[in-house]
Amino acid sequence: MSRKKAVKGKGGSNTPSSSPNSDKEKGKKVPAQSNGVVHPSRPSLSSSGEFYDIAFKVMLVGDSGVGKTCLLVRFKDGAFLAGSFISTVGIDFRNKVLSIDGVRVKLQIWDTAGQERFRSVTHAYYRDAHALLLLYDVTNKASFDNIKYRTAEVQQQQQMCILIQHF
Ligand SMILES: Nc1nc2c(ncn2[C@@H]2O[C@H](COP(=O)(O)OP(=O)(O)OP(=O)(O)O)[C@@H](O)[C@H]2O)c(=O)[nH]1
Repeated sequence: MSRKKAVKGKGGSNTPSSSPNSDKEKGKKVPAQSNGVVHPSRPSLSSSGEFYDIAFKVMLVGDSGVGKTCLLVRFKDGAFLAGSFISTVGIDFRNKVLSIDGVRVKLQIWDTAGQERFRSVTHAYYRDAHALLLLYDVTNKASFDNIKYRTAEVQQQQQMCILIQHF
């Protein structure tokens, strides 16, 4: 399986303003609350053809090589990307619709490049995210130490942060 990664996200715009709220721009009646959570009056249709009731933008954040892409692919497709490590360039995203207590929840999960040289690019996407998943590798102390710097960045945004230990 090819693990080619690209600056542009799959199947959608990759501008920082791209978010679940982008459906509003397509003329749909999708009222949004002040916190950016979308509550459509009727189900919306995701780019993958699945209907959803509510949408959230989630960011995967952490050092290069901590396993962000592998975690996302595992969650989305149930597969593990074994083999040679190809570092993410820029940013990419995948959508997944889950049914939780009868509500169809669309997660738009953004996979950010962990390399320092992409930090200014990826940081621009944090702004309208609902949650940030901060990953570190338990075998790499520096990746844990660096979390606090990344946390300092996101604390300014007042978003939900979840720390994930990757083995
Ligand atoms: N042992 C082990 N290796 C893993 C795990 N998850 C990922 N890896 C390996 O770690 C390497 C990096 O994984 P990626 O998911 O590409 O890392 P990343 O955080 O997306 O890295 P960047 O794209 O550079 O930000 C790959 O060689 C994976 O095979 C895990 O849970 N356990």
